[in-house]
Amino acid sequence: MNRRHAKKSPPAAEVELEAESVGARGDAIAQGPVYVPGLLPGERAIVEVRGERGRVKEILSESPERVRPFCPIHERCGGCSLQHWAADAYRTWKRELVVTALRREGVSGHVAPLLHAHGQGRRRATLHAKRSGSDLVFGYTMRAGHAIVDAKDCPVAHGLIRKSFPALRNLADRLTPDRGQLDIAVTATDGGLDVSCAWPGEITLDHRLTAAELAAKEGWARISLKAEPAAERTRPYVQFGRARVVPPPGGFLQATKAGEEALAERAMKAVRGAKRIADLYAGCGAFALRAAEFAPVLAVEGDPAPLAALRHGADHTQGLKPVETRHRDLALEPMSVKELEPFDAVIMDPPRTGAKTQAERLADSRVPVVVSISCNPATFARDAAILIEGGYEMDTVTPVDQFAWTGHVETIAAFRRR
Ligand SMILES: C[S@@+](CC[C@H](N)C(=O)[O-])C[C@H]1O[C@@H](n2cnc3c(N)ncnc32)[C@H](O)[C@@H]1O
Repeated sequence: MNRRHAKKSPPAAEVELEAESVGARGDAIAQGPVYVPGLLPGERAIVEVRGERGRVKEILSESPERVRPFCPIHERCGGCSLQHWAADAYRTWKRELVVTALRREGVSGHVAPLLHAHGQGRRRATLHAKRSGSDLVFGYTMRAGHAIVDAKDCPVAHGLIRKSFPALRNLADRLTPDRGQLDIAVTATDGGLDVSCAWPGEITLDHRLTAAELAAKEGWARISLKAEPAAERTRPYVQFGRARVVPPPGGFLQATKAGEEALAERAMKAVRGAKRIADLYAGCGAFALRAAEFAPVLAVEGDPAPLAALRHGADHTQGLKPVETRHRDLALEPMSVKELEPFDAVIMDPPRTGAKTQAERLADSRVPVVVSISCNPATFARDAAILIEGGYEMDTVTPVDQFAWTGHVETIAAFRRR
């Protein structure tokens, strides 16, 4: 690292402090503010403080809401941040994230209780591996840092992923280069495990043979190296209603199947009866293909790979209404008021940054129903305020917990023209 540009970390001080609340990322907040992972509201602790970050040295008074985390690496792993909090208190806090975000934008409305949607566990995980001398470190990224925490299991993951941990470590051991990191994205699809590996450097014949050999031995559906399938034993499909879709290697899916079904059920209920539906930020079609069971759908998506998967799914499912797919960057070029005219329902499920410009076009449109789905309460609330300002009324907002024991929450609500 260039010394002149090396950032000096602020000096550490050991202080006694009391946690007042838990912030949106799951860290406790004490006066300062100081963000302290692992503390709960009301707890006093000796904390090593550097700038705004704190590290618990000793808890002096424990909250009655403190419970024993069920994962042995919970304190270090960046995956879950709140396994140490009793379920009821955790659920109240998580719902409150959505309530607070709406309040900040001046949006009032009914927020339903948090919907538990962990189901069979998280179906997507990204594991990392690095060499440290002759040892291999294999696991998840550490909380507040880039280092890897060695993991032997992940109790919040889908059973297919958990069962494959030893084999994935073996794969990592055989593919991880001497320098640089290997990333393995695993997805528990309805057709079996889909494994996708990426690392800096060339793919050799040896890499391909290793990948194919392990996939065959373990019965994985597919294994890809740098997004190119190296072996496909069975189709790693996901079922969206009647349609079967094979997502691209490492492609986006809602975190749990139960979460996707909860969102889809609410979205379909809101748009049922529509004569033409647009699904914006459609991914590989979790909502578009379900909606196409009763109405023609336009699916718009900025990434060509999931859009091709959606297209293939639509083309190979009998009895669907027509599905049009459109590749488009909706941040640069949102659907205009004129383009929105033929639709009487729009579903939008943007990334964390939200859909500000698209919401502005919808606010000027005459589309009767908009379903907004988001993984970020702040941008959900901002976009909700835009729609309401444009004359929509917001139905019940449902927070859906598919990232249990983390600070992430999915939110869905329908908006109807007054
Ligand atoms: C939260 S995912 C939702 C995908 C899908 N609705 C689902 O439930 O599986 C957001 C999707 O928006 C797409 N996306 C992100 N930025 C975009 C943009 N500027 N224009 C169009 N699509 C975008 C991503 O590729 C991703 O597929």
